[in-house]
Amino acid sequence: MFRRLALIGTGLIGGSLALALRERGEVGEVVGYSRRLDTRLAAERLGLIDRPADSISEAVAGADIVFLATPVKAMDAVLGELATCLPDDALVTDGGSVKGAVVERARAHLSAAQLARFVPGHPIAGRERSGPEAATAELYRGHRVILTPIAENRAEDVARIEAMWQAVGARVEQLDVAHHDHVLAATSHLPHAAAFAMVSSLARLAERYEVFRYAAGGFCDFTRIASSDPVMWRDICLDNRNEILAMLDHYRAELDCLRDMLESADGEAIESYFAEAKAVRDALYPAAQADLTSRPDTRGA
Ligand SMILES: NC(=O)C1=CN([C@@H]2O[C@H](COP(=O)(O)OP(=O)(O)OC[C@H]3O[C@@H](n4cnc5c(N)ncnc54)[C@H](O)[C@@H]3O)[C@@H](O)[C@H]2O)C=CC1
Ligand SMILES: O=C(O)C(=O)Cc1ccc(O)cc1
Repeated sequence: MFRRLALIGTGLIGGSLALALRERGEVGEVVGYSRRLDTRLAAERLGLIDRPADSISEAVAGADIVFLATPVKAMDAVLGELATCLPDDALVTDGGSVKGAVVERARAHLSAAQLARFVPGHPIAGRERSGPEAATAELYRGHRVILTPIAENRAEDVARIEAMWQAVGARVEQLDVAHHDHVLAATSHLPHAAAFAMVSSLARLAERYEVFRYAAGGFCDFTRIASSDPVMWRDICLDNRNEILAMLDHYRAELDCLRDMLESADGEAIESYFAEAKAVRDALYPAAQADLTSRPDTRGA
């Protein structure tokens, strides 16, 4: 499918794509660049890449596909550098969790011809661990990948990126850039923000050791994602700030509503509030995920 993949960011998301494409024989060679030398060397040692490069220009030389898998704010400098060295025939895509800000960065740095060959994307697959050691060839199997093509893209380039993700077992869909950021603020960014806040609130309790000692499964389910990478999530929060602020306000209103019911010890209201939430989750979540047949109801995204 591709002659040479240039991976910019050789951590969980980039490393997993490289591993999966290599395992399936979909790419001839993978060259990886990450900011830190030890990450590049770890990626080589773990078999994610064939060889490390010492710069972005070295990584992309001779590449026909470039995958950007750094935290979203780092893509500013990466795209700036890429504009000076991208081969004419190379396609570029990314795995960033926010799309509006990444597209803005691409528009700011790339020439018109380069921009046309940049197809933004976002795999809805990942975990709370990061770095090359966390990469697996199966990460994307049975998961959705959202592409957010821009007006400048050619249909055949979008189709090639779609085929790349399908080759690693993903189900590809398309959303408008702004709509992606609106929906993902609800489904991914709010839960992560809430998990970080929940753990922070418990960590400030005097009895915090006991809280963690006697934690039940529900605590783990709700807070696993608070172990996610702080730099990555700082960038996501800042890049999708307005959408996340709106979702936080919406969520806070529900917490206030629950608090009022509890304060007035209104058992009937609490029960019907919980029953409504349970009914919605029981019905909607499995139905909305039914096309992803390999996915059980509960596990990491
Ligand atoms: N972790 C997750 O579950 C998911 C993450 N994403 C997105 O994928 C992207 C990568 O995330 P992960 O792979 O989890 O992170 P990671 O921390 O595992 O890997 C990021 C890599 O980027 C490198 N890097 C950082 N700044 C750089 C720079 N200026 N130039 C070159 N390399 C640089 C780091 O050295 C590291 O190797 C992020 O944009 C994130 O929002 C998308 C879906 C899921
Ligand atoms: O660890 C989890 O459960 C996740 O939700 C991973 C994740 C993190 C960021 C994304 O943009 C998409 C998926």
